Amino acid sequence: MTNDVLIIGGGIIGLACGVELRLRGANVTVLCRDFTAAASHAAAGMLAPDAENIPNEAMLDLCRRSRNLYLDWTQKLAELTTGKDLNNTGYWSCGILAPVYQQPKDTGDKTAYWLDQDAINQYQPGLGADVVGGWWYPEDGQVDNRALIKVLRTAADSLGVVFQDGITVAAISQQQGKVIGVQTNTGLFRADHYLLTAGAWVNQLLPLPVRPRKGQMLSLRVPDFLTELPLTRVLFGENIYIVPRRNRSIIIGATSEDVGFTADNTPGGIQNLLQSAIRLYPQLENYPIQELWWGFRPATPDELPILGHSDCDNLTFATGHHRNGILLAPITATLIADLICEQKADPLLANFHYSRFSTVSSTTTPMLIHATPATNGHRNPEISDLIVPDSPLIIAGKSFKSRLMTGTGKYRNIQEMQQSVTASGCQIVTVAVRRVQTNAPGHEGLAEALDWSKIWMLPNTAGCQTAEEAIRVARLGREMAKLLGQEDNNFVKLEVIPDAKYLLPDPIGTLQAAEQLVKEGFAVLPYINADPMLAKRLEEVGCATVMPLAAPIGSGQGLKTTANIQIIIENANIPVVVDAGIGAPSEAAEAMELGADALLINSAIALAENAPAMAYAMNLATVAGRMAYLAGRMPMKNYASASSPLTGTITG
Ligand SMILES: Cc1cc2nc3c(=O)[nH]c(=O)nc-3n(C[C@H](O)[C@H](O)[C@H](O)COP(=O)(O)OP(=O)(O)OC[C@H]3O[C@@H](n4cnc5c(N)ncnc54)[C@H](O)[C@@H]3O)c2cc1C
Ligand SMILES: CC(=O)[C@@H](O)[C@H](O)COP(=O)(O)O
Repeated sequence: MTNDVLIIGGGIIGLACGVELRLRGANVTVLCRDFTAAASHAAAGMLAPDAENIPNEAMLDLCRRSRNLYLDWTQKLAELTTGKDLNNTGYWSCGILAPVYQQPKDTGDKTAYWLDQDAINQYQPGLGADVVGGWWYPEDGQVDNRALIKVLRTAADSLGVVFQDGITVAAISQQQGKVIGVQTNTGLFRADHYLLTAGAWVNQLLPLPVRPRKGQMLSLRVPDFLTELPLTRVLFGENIYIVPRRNRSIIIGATSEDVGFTADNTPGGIQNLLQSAIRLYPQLENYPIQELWWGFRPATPDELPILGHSDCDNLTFATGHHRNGILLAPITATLIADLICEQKADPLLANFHYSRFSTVSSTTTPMLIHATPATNGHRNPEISDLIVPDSPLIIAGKSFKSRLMTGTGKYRNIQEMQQSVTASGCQIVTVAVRRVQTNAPGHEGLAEALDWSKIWMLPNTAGCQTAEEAIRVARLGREMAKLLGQEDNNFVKLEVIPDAKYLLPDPIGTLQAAEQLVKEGFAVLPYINADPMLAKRLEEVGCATVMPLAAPIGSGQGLKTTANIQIIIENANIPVVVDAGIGAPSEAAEAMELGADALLINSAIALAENAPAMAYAMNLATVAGRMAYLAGRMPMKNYASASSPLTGTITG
């Protein structure tokens, strides 16, 4: 069976999409590192678009559409699992009551009903004495998310979705704007299409701005002596919610903590929850505690999910659902299946495209337009017609228009460096982590000298002689990029260089360090000698690019490794960036004409008499070389062949 669609991540979003895609005829495999670690098990299961007071209109629309699908969706899942004794998802359109401690100014909300103190106490007896009234959201509800995810998994199994737990996707390999496979701890998986649903961990695979937001939770049990359920509606307070299940559990949540993937419940977290819950509904004080747990919400900076196309034709995103992933599961599955199976993009999806976060990348502009072609003073209006359309340079899922990368070292002063970076048109600048951290001469204030909201930082491990050192410095580099505002930057230019005379990289140390860094979620761009075998091995371990040298660093000797670079390009499924040794624009163009995907040039620019002018020349040369490559060079011949026609000539 071929994998039509491979889903990375088996939480509620991966499973819901898997089931829907299978129902539409696709063969689906779900790879999941740890089913039990999914936020989907940790949630409270509220379906609360109204009570959550969502300010963003598109998000509110998405959430309400999903809530409206819930009844039919859970019934459909129940039918798919009939006879399996698991078909109860605990869906309950119970409404949500939001008690408040202070009288609001305006009680005219159209989606909610205002209840004064008497009325709210009739709706729900036993509320705290200082509750002055509250809102009633009749259309909101809840689902037992743990039951739901079991039902979903059973439905997936019965439909023939292949669910593989314990498989970690380490890297997503790409070639020319397409995903060509995913590297896992058990080998390579391939499919026609890939769907990324890795929740709070997605940033370990691609530089998407999704961070874990920890939530601590606990549950109580309704004491046996109470024959009737004391609570039959969700109570939604300030920083607290109480979700009564029909099975006599009462879920209390949740903290919202920006502490990375720090595990465990804490006394402080649980104390806050209990205090607020008891204030809202005092008799909980005496209920037995059932369970404590925590989970990691996948949070984006604007708290909206990332849904839809990526820069790769065959990779779709469905992640970043933050506090509403349970609610949004059915609509996400529907819209993503429409997109993948029918190429139908619901207009709402435009609001959730990942490019809203992108400062550097663009998905629409062809790459070649970034430098203005020289026109000898004449503006030729047709020139744009001649530009061969090109796809952007994509590295580890991030898209760049410029194919020239530069460095920051060796400049006479910071101003020259700044002007050169601008003139080069580059969008990626590599920075030596060690030199910046130690404020080495010429590197003082360097980190602050560039606008990192426009330039993507490529921290490099220059100065590291061993794999261990390089791994350590790479981790520092990731922190450095974060400190400078690039939260989602997991790129590292890996340099392991034990020899100071030729600055030639150590192939074994580079491979070892690359393997480890890929496992740690880095997008690794290794600097290597132009060795085709090594390039292949690095690709196999999941590197994002390979960066073969043209000649030794800083030598300006030009392309000395042409034959090997040609082989590397021919065999690579990841971008090939020719790095080091380029001395003149003609050599930059030559490397691009060979089919290199990009170049890294530092010394030739920094040491030119007029560095910014040389940077501009390199910019044009990179574009010219790329355009020539796309245009297709004429074949070489052994003998002359006259340019003017041979027929019709006058014979003497
Ligand atoms: C405390 C808490 C309370 C919440 N309450 C609610 C609520 O009341 N209502 C609501 O709608 N939402 C709620 N949420 C939010 C909701 O739980 C999440 O938005 C939702 O579960 C996200 O689902 P997901 O499938 O994207 O991610 P997850 O459920 O986290 O699943 C991701 C899966 O991907 C796997 N994975 C990650 N990386 C890899 C990799 N490299 N290779 C293979 N597999 C990988 C993980 O092991 C995991 O199993 C709550 C969340 C928390 C933490
Ligand atoms: C800055 C950087 O990473 C350099 O080490 C890179 O290899 C470029 O080499 P050149 O300085 O020869 O262009």
